[in-house]
Amino acid sequence: MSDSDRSRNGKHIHVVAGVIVDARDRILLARRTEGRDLAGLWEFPGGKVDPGETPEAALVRELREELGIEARVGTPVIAVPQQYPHKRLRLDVRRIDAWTGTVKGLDGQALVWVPSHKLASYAMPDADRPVVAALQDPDRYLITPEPGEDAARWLAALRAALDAGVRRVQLRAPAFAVGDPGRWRTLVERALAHVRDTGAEALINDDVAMAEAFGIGVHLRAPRLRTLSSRPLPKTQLVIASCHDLEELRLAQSIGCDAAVLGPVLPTASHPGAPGIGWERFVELREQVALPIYALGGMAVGDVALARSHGAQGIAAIRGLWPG
Ligand SMILES: Nc1nc2c([nH]c(=O)n2[C@H]2C[C@H](O)[C@@H](COP(=O)(O)OP(=O)(O)OP(=O)(O)O)O2)c(=O)[nH]1
Repeated sequence: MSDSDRSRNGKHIHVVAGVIVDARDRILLARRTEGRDLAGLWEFPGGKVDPGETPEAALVRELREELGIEARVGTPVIAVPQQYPHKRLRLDVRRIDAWTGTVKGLDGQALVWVPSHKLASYAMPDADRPVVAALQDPDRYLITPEPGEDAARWLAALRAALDAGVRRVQLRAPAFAVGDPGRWRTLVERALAHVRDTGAEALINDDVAMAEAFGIGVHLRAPRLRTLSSRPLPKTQLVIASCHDLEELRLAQSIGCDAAVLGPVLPTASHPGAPGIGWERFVELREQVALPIYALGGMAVGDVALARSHGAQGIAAIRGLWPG
């Protein structure tokens, strides 16, 4: 059976859930009650969309029935396609802009208000891991182009990207790094000053030793990922992996990567001739792991919402996020 055949198994359900935030910026989680699938796990309140119902109407109804509130549904956060052993669902998560009434667990479910940075410490279903990442982590992952001869210009462009709101950067310049490792190290040091200054996060392309030396994250190329059986850095330093198929995604998940980059999704100038896997295939792969995944290949800033609607953490790009 092919991966795509397997991914089509089981009934397909559309679930809507709400991110309800209180005045102290805490998010509401509900505990799934005994006797139901995934019992005991914490979830964002919501439920299945009934036939003929809009997702918004379904969410208003579910929150009224489960919590006793009248909610105003806001913008989409992410829609996560997820394959479970006996079902396949699309978890469509919306922000709740406002509500009236007092939140109560009308089904006998436990409720908890959680500060955003503590969400990851609650046991949740697989589909919720990408949701938590979407709420907390950057939706744009910049990959630097080669600096060429003009390092000052490269640094200025990096700074402009950071000033434009990019908060996660992979410092990548394989030709430059091989050509002059000493100069690359100096350039990385200077780049890191800008990254720290703007409160962003940096990862270095494929060089675990350099990541350790600078105390930053590492972005694993697929060939290196394939040699690993455990996470190469502590939890305090990011580990993201480049993946192209289900085997690599599963490996990235099993060694405890924080996220993966999957692509090319669309044709891209950096890989001329490669057609791209397309969004449908992206979804088929996305739903078989619980990792947050950035979509790579032909992506521009305007594609973040589209990427999120296919369950991506956001976009990863060189050209699409590099100024000028
Ligand atoms: N409401 C909600 N459901 C979630 C989340 N994450 C997640 O995997 N789910 C799954 C669990 C359920 O399979 C489905 C929601 O269906 P439901 O809660 O209305 O249905 P249910 O458990 O009564 O019925 P069943 O799925 O056990 O047949 O979505 C989440 O954050 N919120």
